[in-house]
Amino acid sequence: MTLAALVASFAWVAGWIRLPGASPALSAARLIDAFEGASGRHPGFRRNHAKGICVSGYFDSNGNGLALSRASVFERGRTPVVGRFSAPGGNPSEDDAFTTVRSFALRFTTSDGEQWRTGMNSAPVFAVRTPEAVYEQQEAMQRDHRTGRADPARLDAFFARHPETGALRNWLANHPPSSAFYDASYYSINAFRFTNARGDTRFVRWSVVPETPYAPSAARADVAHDPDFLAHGLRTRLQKHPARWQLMLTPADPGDPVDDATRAWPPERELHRVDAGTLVITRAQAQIDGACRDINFDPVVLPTGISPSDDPLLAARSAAYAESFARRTQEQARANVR
Ligand code: HEM
Repeated sequence: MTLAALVASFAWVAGWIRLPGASPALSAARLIDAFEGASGRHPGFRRNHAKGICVSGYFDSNGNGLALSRASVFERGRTPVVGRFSAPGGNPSEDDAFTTVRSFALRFTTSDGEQWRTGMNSAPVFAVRTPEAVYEQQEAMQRDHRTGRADPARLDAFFARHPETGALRNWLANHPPSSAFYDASYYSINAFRFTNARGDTRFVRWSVVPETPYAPSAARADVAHDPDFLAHGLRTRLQKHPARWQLMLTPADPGDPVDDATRAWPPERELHRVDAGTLVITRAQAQIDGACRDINFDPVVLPTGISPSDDPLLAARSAAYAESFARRTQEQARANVR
């Protein structure tokens, strides 16, 4: 991570920077308050993606990624990973049948001490382009104190004000949720700047593509009666075999949007994607005491050779995850001294 990006994200966390166009100043604390308003407060849990399961394994790099980035994780060899599968939303007891998106966070730690942290979703685009719109969306999802539910009319009005949300909604309408955590593809969505050893720079979005063929969740018999079928399915699968994905790096062409997470790149870009190696997940652990619990999968913690793009979501994600991390770890600490 560059020093400038680090300083900018810390400044944003502290609420020192007024976001362009946001009035009054949108701070990480206000954003996280809005997430709490939409999902209720669940002390000790992540304020978004609250329900999840820790995993670990390794990445076997084949060396091809070095064409795009000089990051040591792309040198041929093995790097350990700690990760977490989850679903968006702040309710840690949500029934898996109600979740349409799956998520996968990873932390790669190379032997030279560098880290690459990423949080990916199973849809290739995000609902909105800016942190202000994320805030507005959470406001539209605030629960009514009497009914305990959001008002669908407020959400419809939000969608009408934000036609860019149509890309994600269309994608979801045409791609039923996967039957498992291990048969989904996951996407970085945000673009990042990759620099190789020659100093060549390209913008890249990455994805992980599963070895297990995708099947829709409707194909599973246990979905209807097991609200935790995703975690249970993963544990059962890992008792038999590890789960594998290929890590794909897709470079942008000049003119492709690299600061707008609502816009996909043309499908032809996938013809030039680089297969950087195999991600293997071998073990799952409950999040209450697993290795992922105290990790903040901050997407701007990046190794030398990868840096953030100008996508406005990235600095906001970094700041909001830090605020969520601070709240949940303080609550855990208080619970432990009681
Ligand atoms: C401004 C936009 C966003 C905000 C405010 C936001 C907010 C959050 C928060 C508060 C958390 C919990 C962090 C923690 O306590 O550790 C979280 C987790 C997560 N977010 Fe976001 N998010 C945003 C955009 C995105 C995007 C674009 C993606 C997909 C590329 C994404 C994927 C994830 C994933 C996978 C996790 C779970 C990480 C884990 O397992 O710890 N988020 N998000």
